[in-house]
Amino acid sequence: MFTIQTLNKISEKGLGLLDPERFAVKDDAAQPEGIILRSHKMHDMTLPESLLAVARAGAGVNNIPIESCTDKGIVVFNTPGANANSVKELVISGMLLSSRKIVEGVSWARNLKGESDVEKTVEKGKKDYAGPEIMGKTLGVIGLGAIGVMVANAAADLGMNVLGFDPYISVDSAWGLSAGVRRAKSLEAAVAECDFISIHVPLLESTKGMVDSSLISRMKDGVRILNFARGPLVNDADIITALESGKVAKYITDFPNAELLNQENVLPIPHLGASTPEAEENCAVMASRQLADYLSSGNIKNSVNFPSVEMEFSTDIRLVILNRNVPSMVGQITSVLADEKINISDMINKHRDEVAVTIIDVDGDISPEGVKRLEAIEGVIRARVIKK
Ligand SMILES: NC(=O)c1ccc[n+]([C@@H]2O[C@H](COP(=O)([O-])OP(=O)(O)OC[C@H]3O[C@@H](n4cnc5c(N)ncnc54)[C@H](O)[C@@H]3O)[C@@H](O)[C@H]2O)c1
Ligand SMILES: O=C(O)[C@H](O)COP(=O)(O)O
Repeated sequence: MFTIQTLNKISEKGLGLLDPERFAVKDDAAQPEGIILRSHKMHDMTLPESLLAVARAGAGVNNIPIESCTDKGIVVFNTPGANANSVKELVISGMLLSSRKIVEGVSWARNLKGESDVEKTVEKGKKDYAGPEIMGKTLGVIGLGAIGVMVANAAADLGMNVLGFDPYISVDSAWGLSAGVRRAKSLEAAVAECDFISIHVPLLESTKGMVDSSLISRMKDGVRILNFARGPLVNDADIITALESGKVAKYITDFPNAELLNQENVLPIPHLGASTPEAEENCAVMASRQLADYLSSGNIKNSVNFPSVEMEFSTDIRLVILNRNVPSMVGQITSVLADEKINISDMINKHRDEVAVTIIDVDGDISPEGVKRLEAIEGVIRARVIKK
């Protein structure tokens, strides 16, 4: 039986896939083998010794201490693309809301409650809430992953000129981009001629503060910036200065904070990018499946810190070993098995950057001492036995 702790509310559509005979799902557990979460910050949490895997029902993993997890042999998953459509729809709404003065107009109209001739006042006052269409305007999309590609394609379908920038674009994303999306050669070139700029990169040390006064100075006057990726990608002080001077006309952010709320031209959205039933279900289903698969078979799909690996069971006993990607690991592991007189039926070894995963199906039981010997090999991070 594996204990799965939930650190946020996770859709039942996903949790319901976890067989209750094998998985106990709890929102409070001292020694869980698995964790499922959304945006709960895990950085201050002590990682329990029992923990084997963390599944992020969503895209961003900046709330998870990835390096510590890797060092402790905890596999971290996310759910690429599962909430991308939900974010795309909100980005398109964000462009329309900020361009057409919809929020201001709605709030003005609500305040007419109780007035005697509302129809007449509406017709007289509407001139203050006129705003341009988005068709024919230029959008720059920074980051062309699951969300960026969908945003770029949808904007092109709406008749916008779209420029995309992503120096690390994947082959799948490149194939998925509509032919109408032009490629910008640099970040500066991507933003220079845009009426709207939408950011869709992960929050990393290298992307933190990427929208700062220097980049803003390259933009057109009156640009509208959309941030549905992460708050710290934009330098708050710099965007506030640019909003106050009118250089930036609107900042539409899914990550408001106290300072930004003081700005009239900030459109604050309370992190609703992935808050649709469809996205919540998609993410929960993917996260639950990936977590259950790893705990019960060692197979890994969509991990952010360990390689993908998959092997059908060929016997009833399997060793799953997480190790450093250094020479002679497999030799040392198999020689322990040879000492234990255990026959290997099938095996696979995959690596990614500094780490590797070795799955070995064996014919006989391995003793607890044998597992300890495997764990004692320098470079082995974690070893566990799975019985089918
Ligand atoms: N607001 C929300 O609710 C919400 C929902 C989902 C994701 N997000 C955020 O959006 C981010 C992107 O999500 P995604 O699903 O598209 O992820 P993704 O991994 O599919 O795409 C990210 C893209 O950014 C690119 N990239 C990385 N560094 C870059 C740089 N310096 N310049 C340009 N491009 C760069 C990568 O090559 C990749 O193509 C997530 O990391 C998360 O922080 C927010
Ligand atoms: O990175 C993500 O997937 C989003 O920011 C969604 O976060 P949430 O699951 O807390 O809504």
